[in-house]
Amino acid sequence: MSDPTVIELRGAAFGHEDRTVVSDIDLTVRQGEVVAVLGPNGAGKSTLVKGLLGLVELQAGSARVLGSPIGSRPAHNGIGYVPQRHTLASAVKATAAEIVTMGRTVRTPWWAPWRIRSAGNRAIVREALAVVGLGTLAAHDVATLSGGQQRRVLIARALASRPEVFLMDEPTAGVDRGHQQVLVAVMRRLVERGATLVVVTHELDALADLVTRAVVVSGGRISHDGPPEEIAPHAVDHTHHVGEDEPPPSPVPTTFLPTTGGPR
Ligand SMILES: Nc1ncnc2c1ncn2[C@@H]1O[C@H](COP(=O)(O)OP(=O)(O)OP(=O)(O)O)[C@@H](O)[C@H]1O
Repeated sequence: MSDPTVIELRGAAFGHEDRTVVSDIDLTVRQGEVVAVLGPNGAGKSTLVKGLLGLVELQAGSARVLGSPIGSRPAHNGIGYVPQRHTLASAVKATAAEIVTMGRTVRTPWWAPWRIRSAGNRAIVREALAVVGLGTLAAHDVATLSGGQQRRVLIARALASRPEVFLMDEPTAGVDRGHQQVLVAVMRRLVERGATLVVVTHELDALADLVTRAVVVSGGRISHDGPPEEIAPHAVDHTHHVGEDEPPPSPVPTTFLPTTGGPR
């Protein structure tokens, strides 16, 4: 790649209808970086990632991915997206292999849709499922898989599209420690092959060896941007328990507390 800039946001604001969620975002991500996006619940991390996909409105500034405006076909086709929630996987009647095959849509000419089931694509789908440890579950209905398995199906779908950039929204959430290590190994291999990773996470520890840069989103702005070890411990702590636009939780009423020996 001659220009190593993969993502370029200048004064960008993203939001929904008349509500701006994140603003004044200046962010340049270069090829091969592994950027962790941290911040409390509701800070705007997912909105920022969806903004990069063109799924959320760009309300101010400029935003380019792989040299093209966000939402354009070259920008969109170069991104492998792992969404935060797996509603699609649980709502759709499809096998794991069928979901992963959807990742090949962007590599299939519109005038030859039948090619999505070519022998080459079937091999890519098999490989992607094997890489995330789901080779034996390819023919299983996704609705019958566990939450962590469905998450890995969505990661396999992103792998199958062979993108230059991965946007992963909490890829390790709900995934057991052993499979988290498998995913981290997969992510490391992707970076070695030249991919760029932007990963929203509340579990920086799981990705600590991989992350080259940490961006903290707080109050709808980027409040920190630098090497992960430079992120002040209080800033990372903050990401774990302080809600952004919610009141603090109320004390648990005593009626919710277990009684010792009495009626329940
Ligand atoms: N489709 C939508 N329409 C309107 N507001 C939305 C929509 N999606 C998210 N929001 C709001 O945008 C704000 C930021 O949400 P977002 O999901 O980006 O936060 P987050 O940092 O990813 O949180 P979490 O850590 O809980 O996943 C929240 O107040 C949320 O209610």
